[in-house]
Amino acid sequence: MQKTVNLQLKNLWIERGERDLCRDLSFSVLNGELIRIAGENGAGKSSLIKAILGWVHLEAGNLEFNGEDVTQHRDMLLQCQLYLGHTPGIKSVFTALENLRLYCPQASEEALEFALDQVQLGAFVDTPAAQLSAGQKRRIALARLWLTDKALWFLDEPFTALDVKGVDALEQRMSDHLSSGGAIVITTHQPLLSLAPKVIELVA
Ligand SMILES: Nc1ncnc2c1ncn2[C@@H]1O[C@H](COP(=O)(O)OP(=O)(O)OP(=O)(O)O)[C@@H](O)[C@H]1O
Repeated sequence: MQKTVNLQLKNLWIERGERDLCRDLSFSVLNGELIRIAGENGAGKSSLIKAILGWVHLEAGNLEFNGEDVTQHRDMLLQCQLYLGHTPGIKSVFTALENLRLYCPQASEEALEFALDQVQLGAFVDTPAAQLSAGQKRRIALARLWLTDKALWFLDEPFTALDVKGVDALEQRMSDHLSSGGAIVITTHQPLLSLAPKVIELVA
């Protein structure tokens, strides 16, 4: 598994719906760094992450990951990253454990249960997701963060619908990941001051 993270973004221009979301945006993401993408609703935070990952068109700019042009070698970036999107992507008919197994098929039963325990879902392992709250479904998605060995995380509004305990658990997991040399790009309205983020502010 590739552990080096050196993502260089230079002069990015993203346009959506005939509106510039950013022009000449440049920043880097290195091992141990937390990048918080901030801005009002509609400013383009989710679009920026999707453009980095190749799911939204980039009008102009350069993207390099570990010295390789991402537009030519996107596989290397995709293999090293974990993306958690806006919606938890949970299937209602499956239990919490079955949902997590879908995303982490290699993980042992014990590891899956440990991860669900970390997000306070230990008592809901066998509960169908249809019977869980929005915050609990979000926690199933977040449990992947306790199972992954990917170095670079892209987290789009991961705190949505979480209570205080959920926020604390996620912040601790993020802190551990950064301490062990991982890197995180996150969109959130939480300031995350204790994690000392580099802030990229998009203007709506
Ligand atoms: N699938 C799409 N097709 C066209 N335009 C889109 C699409 N999704 C979003 N947009 C537009 O792109 C702009 C940025 O949206 P985006 O979701 O990136 O913003 P955001 O900052 O993440 O917002 P929020 O804080 O509400 O999640 C908005 O003007 C939005 O209308």
